[in-house]
Formats: sequence, C-alpha cells, structure tokens
Amino acid sequence: MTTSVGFIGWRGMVGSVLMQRMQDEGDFAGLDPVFFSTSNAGGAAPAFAAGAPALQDAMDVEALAKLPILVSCQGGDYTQDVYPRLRAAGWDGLWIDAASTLRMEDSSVIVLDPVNRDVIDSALARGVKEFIGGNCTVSCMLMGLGGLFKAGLVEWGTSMTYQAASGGGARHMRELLTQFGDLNAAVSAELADPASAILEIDRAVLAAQRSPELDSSRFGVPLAGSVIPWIDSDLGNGVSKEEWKGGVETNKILGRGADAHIPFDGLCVRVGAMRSHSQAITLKLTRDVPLDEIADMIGGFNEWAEYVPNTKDETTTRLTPVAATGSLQIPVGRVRKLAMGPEYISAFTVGDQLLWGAAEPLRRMLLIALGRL
Ligand SMILES: NC(=O)C1=CN([C@@H]2O[C@H](COP(=O)(O)OP(=O)(O)OC[C@H]3O[C@@H](n4cnc5c(N)ncnc54)[C@H](OP(=O)(O)O)[C@@H]3O)[C@@H](O)[C@H]2O)C=CC1
Ligand SMILES: N[C@@H](CC(=O)OP(=O)(O)O)C(=O)O
Repeated sequence: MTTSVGFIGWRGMVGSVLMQRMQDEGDFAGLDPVFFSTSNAGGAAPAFAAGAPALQDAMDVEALAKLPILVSCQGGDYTQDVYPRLRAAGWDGLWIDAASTLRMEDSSVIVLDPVNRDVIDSALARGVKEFIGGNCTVSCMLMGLGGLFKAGLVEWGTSMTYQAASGGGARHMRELLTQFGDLNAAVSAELADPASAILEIDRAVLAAQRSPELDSSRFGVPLAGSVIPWIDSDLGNGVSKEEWKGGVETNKILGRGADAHIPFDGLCVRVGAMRSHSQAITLKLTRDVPLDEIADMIGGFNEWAEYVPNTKDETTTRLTPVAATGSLQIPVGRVRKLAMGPEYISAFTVGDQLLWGAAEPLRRMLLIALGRL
C-alpha cells in the first residue's frame, strides 16, 4: 500500500537536501509524493518524482488537507500562517516541519531520534501530531556530545558557534559568494602583481566591504571577510533567539522538565563558511572523568559521532566545515581538560547543519511515522 505525503519547501536549502537524501536512500518507494509551491503552482513536479502530479498551491488549505502526512521545509512564516488554518479546517494529519515556529509548543516533539527515540515513540503512542526538527546547532551538538548528556555527566555547558551562511537559506549562500567575488574583483589587478603593496589591497577590500554597492541585502551587513555576532531576532534582553534556542531546545530534546534543566547558553556567530556549523563548547562535568572514558562515550554514542584525537594534524584535516560538509558524520575533537579544574572540558564539533541539523531528522521521522524505521 502506498501512502500519500505532501512536501512543501522541497526546493529550498533544507528541502533540496531532504529530497536528495530521500532519493539516495530509496525512500520514495511506496510513497505517493505530492509537491506544493508558494511560487509556481501548476508547474512541473520535480524530475526525480516521475508520475507525481503538477505542483499544487502551498497556500491552498483544502488541497493540503487531503494528505495524511505533510512535511514542510518552507519556513516559519509559512507555518505560522498555514498550520493553524489547516487544523481549524479539521485536518487531523501528521505535521513534520523544519521551522522553529512550533518547536516549543507543549503539543509538539522535537525530533532527533538517535538522541530521543523514546520521546518520539511515546508521543506517537499518545497521538501527538506535530514533529518538529530542532535548531541546527542544537541537533548537531547533541548528535556529537549526546553521550555525555545522556550519562548525566553535564552540570552545565556553553557553546560559542561559528555558523555557516547556508543557515540563512539558499539566497544567503548566493550573497556570500557574490560578496567574495566582488571583493576579489576590487583588487584582482593588484593580486595578480606580486609586487603590489598588501596595505593597498587591504584598503581597497575594506572600501569595497563598506561600499553601499556591495549586496548585503540578506545578511544586512557584509559577511565576506567578516563575522556577524548575532543570529536570528533580538529578544530584547541581550539574548539572540538563536542563543535562547540552545538552552530550551537542548533540554526539550533530552526530555528534561523545568526541575531538571541543564543550564546551556552561549553566543551565536555567523561566519563566512558556506555550509556546516561549528561550535566551541565548554562543559562543566558533574565529576572528574578520565579523557579516554570521555572519548569512548562520545564516539560510542551513535554511529555518526566521531571522536577526533586532539592533535594538530587530526584537527585541521577532520574538524572543519570543508571536511564535514556533505557527510552525516559528526566529528568531535579538541577535547581536553581546561585550566579551571578537572571537571571542565573543552570540545569543538562541526556538523553539516543541513543534514543532521535539518533534513535528516525529518527524513527519519517520516520513516518512523510510516513504520519503516
Ligand atoms: N538552512 C538551515 O541550515 C536550516 C533551516 N531550518 C529551517 O528550515 C526552513 C527552511 O529553511 P531553508 O531551506 O534554509 O530556506 P530557503 O530560503 O532555502 O527555502 C525556503 C523557500 O524559499 C523559496 N525560494 C525562493 N527563492 C528560492 C531560490 N532561489 N532557491 C530555493 N528556494 C527559493 C522556496 O519556496 P517555493 O518553492 O515555494 O518558491 C523554498 O521552499 C526554515 O524554517 C529554517 O528556519 C532548520 C534548520 C537548519
Ligand atoms: N538559524 C539557523 C538556521 C535555522 O534556520 O535555525 P532554526 O530552524 O532554529 O530557525 C542559522 O541561521 O544558522
């Protein structure tokens, strides 16, 4: 028997990675996919889905409500607008979503099954209908370091992130590349001349970065050759929404109620990496644990967490966005005891935030809902 599943947002950054993973894993077998669009209703369904009907209007609640399962990677504004109207129209199906809109609702579960399969299964048994992918940095962090959290070893943690342009979506990646190109073009003649003065090049690049001509419409300020230490909205108390998610989502995924919250906080920073989010983490452990035991707990937690020995060679070859992108593996390295005491450890982890940070938990949630995983 085939199941009809509606896909919204399938051509965006997260959606296209999800579509690729589903093709790679043969997940479309036994599915009748129906594709929706906010911009091209009536257009052709994607070529990989032979036989699928033409694109349907993603704003058409009646069309959406015909499907028993909907998977949305369209974004938070879309969820906020359409989801309540779907429920108001009496739709009783399963909603699987990448957006943050519903994550902290009591009615929803944040899905990251290698960490919280028990939470997902009990929610399904209770009739929960909202399964939401977690924030990318949180999901990648828990995929890598979840073994320490699950062992009850983390008293508190802090994470300083280095988040790639792709976290903003397809158009943000294009903007970063365009900026790199424009900056290069501003000094290409001088670069070609080994005798040209580096300070002249530096001045010309800075002038191009500060020029209103440089397209910064997506990020708001230049990212190429710079960093932006604020991600997502301003909560008005000095905390960015991205930073707030780190604490609340970590605890919700782990199923820890208010009385058992693990304090987790830090600063979130956008950097000019294309894809894959990195984070430097400090953990205060509940007791002094030898480093080799910590390494075993990290690497043994799931088949994707990968302990990277704390040497310069291993770190620089395996622990970068360039090394991690496109892979489901989550390398965790730079693990050492800090000068503050034997219970304080550092770690650095990188994860392809479009895989474990976004598409993969949704793909697996769909398989769980279909009884295939
Ligand atoms: N990017 C990330 O790392 C993560 C994102 N998320 C969440 O996932 C949701 C979707 O994010 P993301 O995929 O990054 O968003 P995108 O901006 O890449 O895509 C969202 C939608 O934008 C429309 N769109 C307009 N122009 C383009 C274009 N040139 N190329 C592709 N799509 C275009 C598409 O809708 P249409 O086809 O209808 O026109 C698409 O579905 C958001 O809620 C986000 O917060 C969650 C975790 C990580
Ligand atoms: N905010 C993240 C990506 C993202 O979309 O996260 P969330 O799904 O929590 O809004 C970033 O920009 O890197």
